Amino acid sequence: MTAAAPSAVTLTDVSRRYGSGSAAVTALDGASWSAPTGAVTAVLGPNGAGKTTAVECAVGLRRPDAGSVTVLGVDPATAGAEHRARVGVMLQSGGLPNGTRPLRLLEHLAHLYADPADVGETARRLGIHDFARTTVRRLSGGQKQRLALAAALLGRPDVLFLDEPAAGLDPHGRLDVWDIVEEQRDRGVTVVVTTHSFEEAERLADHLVIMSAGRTVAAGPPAEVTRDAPLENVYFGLTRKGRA
Ligand SMILES: Nc1ncnc2c1ncn2[C@@H]1O[C@H](COP(=O)(O)OP(=O)(O)OP(=O)(O)O)[C@@H](O)[C@H]1O
Repeated sequence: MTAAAPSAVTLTDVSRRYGSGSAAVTALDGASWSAPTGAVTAVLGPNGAGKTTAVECAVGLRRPDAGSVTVLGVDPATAGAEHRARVGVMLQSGGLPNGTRPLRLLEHLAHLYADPADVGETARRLGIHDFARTTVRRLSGGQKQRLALAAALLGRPDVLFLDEPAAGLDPHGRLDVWDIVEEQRDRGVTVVVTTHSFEEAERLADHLVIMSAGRTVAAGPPAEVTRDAPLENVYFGLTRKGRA
């Protein structure tokens, strides 16, 4: 048996609610999972399971109400700029400034890092030159996603969080994303990908996490989680009863 790889990302008993009183929503309800260093971890779970909230806690955008999160050995909520430069993030909400053009934005972002990835090459890998003259406001959903992924890669991160990076992309775009995830992993980057795609999880994941209703219902190497059953079946078996 090989020793388990150390974890670059660890969530321990993390709880997080939104709102208060009768309107409160429990997004994370004691979730625990980790992402092994230099591997791809796929986080699956139904809509509202808490995947995005977990990622937002891991990148320091939200603080847990209870429990702890560690990324590269530190608490992301209080970590400084040096830590943040080591973490790349692509969120579903994008957060791209509307008035700018793709290459100008990437060049601006690249200046924020001491040793950025090459802007032209990153843009080429993601087909961004095809829409380089269009302002962000006018980009299609898939084009915005490609740009957001490029932005996440620019700092040559050690840990990369990708929240549904291939959702809504055309088949070429999906393949580009998968190739990039595999390239990053081959470079030793720890990649955490949230997804609704069994195909994506099966293709990419060295480690699987299944969440349901704010909790972790399965985690481990794919073979351990599925025990040779189709991932789909395992997923439905674990998450169906968690649904309203
Ligand atoms: N900013 C917010 N304010 C209030 N409730 C929120 C907020 N963000 C998320 N929630 C709620 O928290 C729960 C978990 O949401 P989250 O986005 O983390 O789930 P998810 O697993 O990423 O879902 P999806 O697959 O739909 O992206 C949901 O019930 C959601 O409605």
